[in-house]
Amino acid sequence: MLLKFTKMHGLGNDFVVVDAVSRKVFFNKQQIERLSDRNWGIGFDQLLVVEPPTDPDMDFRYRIYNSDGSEVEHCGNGARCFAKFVLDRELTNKRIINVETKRGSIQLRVLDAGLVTVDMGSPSFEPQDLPFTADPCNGLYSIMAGDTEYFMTPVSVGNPHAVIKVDQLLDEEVTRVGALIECHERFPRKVNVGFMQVISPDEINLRVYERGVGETQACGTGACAAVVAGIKQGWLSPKVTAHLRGGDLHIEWQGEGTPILMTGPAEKVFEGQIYL
Ligand SMILES: N[C@H](CCC[C@H](N)C(=O)O)C(=O)O
Repeated sequence: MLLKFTKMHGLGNDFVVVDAVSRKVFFNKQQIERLSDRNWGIGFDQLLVVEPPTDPDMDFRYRIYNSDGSEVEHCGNGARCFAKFVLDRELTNKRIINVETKRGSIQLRVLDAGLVTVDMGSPSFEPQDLPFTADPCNGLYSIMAGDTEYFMTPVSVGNPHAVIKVDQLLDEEVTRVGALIECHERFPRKVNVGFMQVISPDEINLRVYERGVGETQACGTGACAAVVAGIKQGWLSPKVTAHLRGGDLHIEWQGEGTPILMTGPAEKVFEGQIYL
């Protein structure tokens, strides 16, 4: 089967996007792993499959697969690329797009200058929503990574995140500790691990070791998780600029029960086709 795709990225977090509205397409785990391989396939962090909605009130459904083939609930950078994709392909002419995802519905607002604001839904700090098992100590959770104890804030943004506040962002720590916590026994469905350096109440540096991928150039849900964790812990203000390796995201959260708003770019790199 000849598969047509579009290669895109949000701040260097890269995607292969497939139109399954015009023609149904299904992928098995082995196909996704092969396509994601940067030597043997196309190469991507996530595969995004755009489908017709199952809910008549929605415009589309889109499914998200990590490079290891696991299907996940939410992808912030992917949502912005999804919006650009459906407009570029004239699958819609709406600038406010309602989308079904595995975590529920999200709303995308396409702005000028190639920016998209995503209503990411409300976060949850309840461990059972990640899921995560542990006893808190004053709102932080201790976890051992190797022989070192880390204190983190577990946050669900529809997908699970563990946010660790650090004084410095060190390559070795992100890689080693990220891998250890991603697969820690206390996270039965694994977890995305964010390393957050607070510069000021409205500015952070952030690196994310993503579940099912490894460290990426940027993570939209990770930026949302880090900001809401920082606000909950009293370190951050309601509007924050998150500096990721690939660029900046603007995150806003007004507190419990309100949605997180994320604004950032989406770019198309090339179109291609490949035999599955
Ligand atoms: N690795 C994530 C999914 C992609 C998230 C990230 N690419 C984003 O922009 O939010 C997970 O397993 O939950």
